[in-house]
Amino acid sequence: QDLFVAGNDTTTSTVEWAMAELLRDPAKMAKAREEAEEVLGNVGLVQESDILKLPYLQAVVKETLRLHPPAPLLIPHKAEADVEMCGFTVPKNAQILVNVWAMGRDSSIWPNPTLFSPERFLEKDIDYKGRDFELIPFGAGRRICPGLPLASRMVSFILASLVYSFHWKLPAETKPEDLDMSEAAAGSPCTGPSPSLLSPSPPCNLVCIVSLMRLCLR
Ligand code: HEM
Repeated sequence: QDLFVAGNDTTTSTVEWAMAELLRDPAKMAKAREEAEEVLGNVGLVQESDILKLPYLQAVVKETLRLHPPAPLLIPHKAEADVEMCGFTVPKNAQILVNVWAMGRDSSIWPNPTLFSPERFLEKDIDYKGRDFELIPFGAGRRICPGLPLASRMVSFILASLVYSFHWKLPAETKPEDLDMSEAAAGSPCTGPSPSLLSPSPPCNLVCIVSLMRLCLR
């Protein structure tokens, strides 16, 4: 059950945020679709093996995880010993929360940080696999998310299928700026239909984190 919680909401919220960002920006939606059409042609359905051939789509996934990490504070960690860091001492046994949400919006790392721009990842060779510390939505090191390989495939595959198989646009009466992009709890806990397209949120995901903590404590 905990695996289900750890793997379910994280993945679906990433797909939902990606779709919301693309719907808000028809040019980026078109770019993702054109890439898929160009690379895949008229194959009917996307195959998992196609994912690596879609660099723009991969960039969309990275940009989504930068701006909307499903676990904004990762899972709480504990210092095993006193650690000196940037002039501060983190005492042994201190609980450490890594604010990846803030890191993703730090202007000293990311130019124009609140802008959804997958293009920034076409220019930079940065990945979320735990080696580039500016982008660690799955954590890093020994306790990095064990579901990363599965999640990475699932999110890319679902997103590619949605973009390739359907034409998406907002209803005529809805302007992009009307789309509610605020992060708020979407039902309880981490479930329930969202009134809008969007469901991920720090409060909701904190519930997931608590579930993950239970898993860790076993
Ligand atoms: C976009 C999707 C996902 C994201 C962003 C994500 C993120 C995370 C993060 C940040 C952690 C804590 C890492 C740390 O604190 O160092 C974690 C832990 C974990 N994740 Fe994921 N996850 C995702 C999908 C999945 C999937 C699909 C599964 C399994 C099917 C999964 C299973 C787990 C488990 C079992 C842990 C706890 C590991 C431990 O206690 O050491 N996750 N995940």
